[in-house]
Order: sequence, then C-alpha cells, then structure tokens
Amino acid sequence: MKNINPTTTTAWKALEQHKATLAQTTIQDLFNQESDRFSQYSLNFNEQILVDFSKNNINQDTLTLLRQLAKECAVSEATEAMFTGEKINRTEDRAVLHTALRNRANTPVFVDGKDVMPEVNAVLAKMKAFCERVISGEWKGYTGKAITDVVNIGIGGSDLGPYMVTEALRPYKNHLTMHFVSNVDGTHIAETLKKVTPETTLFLVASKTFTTQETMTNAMSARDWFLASAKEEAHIAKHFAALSTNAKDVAKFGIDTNNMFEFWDWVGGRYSLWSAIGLSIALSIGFDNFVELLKGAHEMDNHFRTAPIEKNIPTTLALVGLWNTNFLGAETEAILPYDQYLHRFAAYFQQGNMESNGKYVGRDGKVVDYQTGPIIWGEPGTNGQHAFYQLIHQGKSLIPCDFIAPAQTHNPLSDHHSKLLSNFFAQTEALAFGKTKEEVEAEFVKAGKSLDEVKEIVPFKVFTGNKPTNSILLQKITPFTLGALIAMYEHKIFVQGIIFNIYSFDQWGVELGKQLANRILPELADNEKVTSHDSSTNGLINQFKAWR
Ligand SMILES: O=P(O)(O)OC[C@H]1O[C@H](O)[C@H](O)[C@@H](O)[C@@H]1O
Repeated sequence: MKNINPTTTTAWKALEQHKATLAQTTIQDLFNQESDRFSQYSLNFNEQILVDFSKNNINQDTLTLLRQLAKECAVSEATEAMFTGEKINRTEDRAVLHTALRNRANTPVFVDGKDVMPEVNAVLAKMKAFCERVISGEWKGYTGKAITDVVNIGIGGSDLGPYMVTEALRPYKNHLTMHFVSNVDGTHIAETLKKVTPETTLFLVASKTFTTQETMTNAMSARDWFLASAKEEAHIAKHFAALSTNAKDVAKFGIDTNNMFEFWDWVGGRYSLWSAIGLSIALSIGFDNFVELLKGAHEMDNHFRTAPIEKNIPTTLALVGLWNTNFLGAETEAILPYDQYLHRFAAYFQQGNMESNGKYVGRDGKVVDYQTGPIIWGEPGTNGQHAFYQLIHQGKSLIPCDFIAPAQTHNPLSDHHSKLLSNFFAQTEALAFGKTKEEVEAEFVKAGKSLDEVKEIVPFKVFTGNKPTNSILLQKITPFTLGALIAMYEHKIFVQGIIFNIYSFDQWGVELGKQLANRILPELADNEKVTSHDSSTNGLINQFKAWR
C-alpha cells in the first residue's frame, strides 16, 4: 500500500482552490444551475438501493477533483490489496478479509499462500448444521427440552453487529428469543438471566480474542448461574458455544471445542458479523437468510471492486463525506434511519467508522495535519426530529446527514409508512433549501399580520438551508439489501481510510484505558486509601471506597 499524504496531492490543492470558488454557492444555487441534478448525482444498486447525493454542496468539478484525489491516493490499488489478502493491516501484520467471509463466488483467496475459502466454507457448513438442530428442536438441553432462548455474550464487534442485524431483520425471525449481553455492569447479565431458564437457554460466548474482560466476566457469571441448576459440568456442552479465534482459551473455559465456531485473525472485530460471530443472526433468522445477508454484501463487494469510479457507490459516498469533513469543516456525520428496525444502525457504525478511522498517526508514522474520521451519531427518524434536529437545522455546526429508509415497510399499518416517509423527504428538502426571510414574511402577511408587527420574530423563523444530506432509499429491508447496505458503509470507511493515509484496521486507541483499569482493579480489593494516582483519580477512588 502506498504512503501518500493526501494534502500534498495535486487534487487536494486544487480542491482547496475549488472550495473558494464554491464558497458563495448554495445547494439551492446548484439546483437552479443544474435542472437535472437528481439524475446526475444519484446512483442505483441492483434496482434495490437508490443513493441520492445531489443535496450536497458539490458540482461536477468537485466530483472530478475528488475522483482525482482517490486516484492519486491509489484507492483502487489498495482495494485490490485488501481483496487479495495482502497484509494491509500493517501494525498488526494481518490481512483484512471480511470480504472472503461472504465470497459467494467461492473464488480462491490466499493468505500466506493458502486459500482461506475451504476453511470459510467448513465453518459455514458447521454453523448451518448447528442452526438446523437448534431451530428444529433436535438439539436438546440437559433435561431433554429444546432451546427457546439464545444469549449472545460479547462486546464491541462481537455484539454490535449481531445485535444490530438481528434487530434489523426481526421480520424474518423464528421462535427463538434472542438476548444480547455486553456490559460488564452486572445489571446487564442479571436482568437478562431473569428472563430465561437454564434448561432451555443456549449461551454463545462471542469473542475474537476470548480474553476480553467484559465478555469473560459475563460468561463466567452465566456459567455459574447455569451450574447452580444443572450441577454437572458435563451439561455445559449442551448450553454453551464459543465464537472465537482462540481455541486454547475456549477449551480452558470448559466449552467443548466441538461447539466452537472458528474465525481468523484476518477478520477485524468490527467487520466480523459475517463470520462465526454472526451465529446469533443465523440462529435468529435461519441459515438461509444469513446466506442472503452474505450474498447482498458480496454483490456490493463486486460492485465496489469493479464499478468505475463515476458509478461507484461506496467510493462516491466516501468522497462526498471527505469533502464535507475536510473541506467544509464538518466534524460529525449523522446516520438517520427512517426504519424502527434499524434502531441500532448508527450505534453499529459508530464502532465501524470511529474505531477504524479515528486515528491521528499516518501510515508514515507521522502525526497527520488534517481531520480523519468524523464523529458518527444518530437515532431513528422521526424520534430524532423531536429531539436534536433543531441543531442540525439552525445550530452553528455543519452536520451532514444520511437519511435511510425502505420504500416498503414490513408493517403496513394504515398510513404510518407514508407519514414516516413524508417526514424523511421533508427533512432533506428543508435542510437543503431552508426558508428565506421573504418566505417567512409572506407567511405572516398571508395570516393577516403586518410586517412591522412581526419584524422581531422573523429572524428566528428563518432557515438558512444549505445543509448537506445523502438520501438512501431501499426498496425493502431484506437480508440481501441489508447485507449490501452494511458493506456499502464498510467500503466507504475503507476508501476514506486509504485517502487519510491511516491504518483503518487496528484499534490501539482502546488499549490504554484497558491497561489502566487492570492496574486499578486490584486497588479496589480493600478499603485502604490509594495515593498512587493524580489527586483527581485518588479522590474518586477513595470516595468510591468510602461509599460502597
Ligand atoms: O471480540 P473480542 O476479542 O472480545 O473484542 C471485542 C472488542 O473489544 C476490543 O477492545 C476492540 O476495541 C473491539 O474492536 C472489539 O470488537
């Protein structure tokens, strides 16, 4: 992978100049200038996902320069390097091959000279057989009863993806009740265990490393709770499975390695829902639907790898996002799904994006002097409208938003869906075009008021507009389209990471907190005053000890 500081490219410098020429142009102006802007600035995936990026502050020159930037930063070369198993995760010396997990074409993919596809297929076959036995009821618990509840114990990538997808695909779910426990706060597991019975519960201990403190602590508590009823350790085999890369520690924990579903170090935690980590998804919606999810992602992979840059959806979204972040000064990006089933989608891509691209050291080991990944946040519409949209419309920060909605709902109740979508369309329109002083005044006049009488209130009712949005309209949220949608965002993050010249597949930034927590934990064992830290940390620990 090449090592290129994007700000030194010809395209970046030209974009700086171009920004100045566009400075006085609003989104409204752009729509006035280009009557057919929608068809020029939207792309369609498989006739199932429409991505409209026309309501951004960009014109054809912007796109040309951004595409040139991608070329100068060797995005296509990096893409090929990823897909073909090169060790692009240099700081961990690993390949990055979540795309192999969903490689439905089954073409060979080599890591260190070895094709990984036979192993990928073998684990998928094992997952399929396991799902069929559990779902059909053939798999029995220690008292001979079928499984009714599945508890996934994992955190970060071993929780967010499975939970998000299981929720998003609820319309496809079977009789199994799914639970997700992630937080080391005992409340999370305690409240979950209140809802299940040992005889009919299956625990999936999901951890790439099988060393994560939160997951191991929750898994031990689940084990204790289970053994309090089941008594015999031999029964654990019927109620615990592990999803991990670490066979040794799985065995140490007491989980039968026959119940271990393996994956590999070339799968990043936040890209692992396609691996054995997705077992909870497959159990919840059935293995065939899980394969549909993989297929959708694979189709998006093919699109990303082969479509020309002008038609390439993930690359376009990456470039437009980069324009907003690095040239227009946006620091955050909101993901706003107009679909209740997608209520964890923004949370999922908080990890996906921020853990991938929240880096300040470039691939050359030097501190970069430009913004890398944006802060990701969001909630489903319309709830967000009644909470934080005020700031998006009238605050001082520029907040580019992705609006996501299905055209067809799984719950066609009276006119709910039309109302929901009318809000989606209205918001993107309001954000782009706003409301001028003249329009506000005209409304008052129409309501019989004189301009003099309303002049003080008018400024508060003006919307500047000119707020960028992408609209992502899916025909319907199915396992296939959801797979494609997730892969689309993954590749957007990848392209930005390449251009930012950072390593998107490590996460050293989470280590320091873990290290310090491990140092503090033994200090909490007794009630002695601590003095080994700064005065704030000492003060907090000592107050905790006094109050507990
Ligand atoms: O799957 P695990 O090894 O338990 O890791 C769980 C999570 O914890 C780590 O701290 C990382 O920040 C995440 O990327 C990872 O997904």
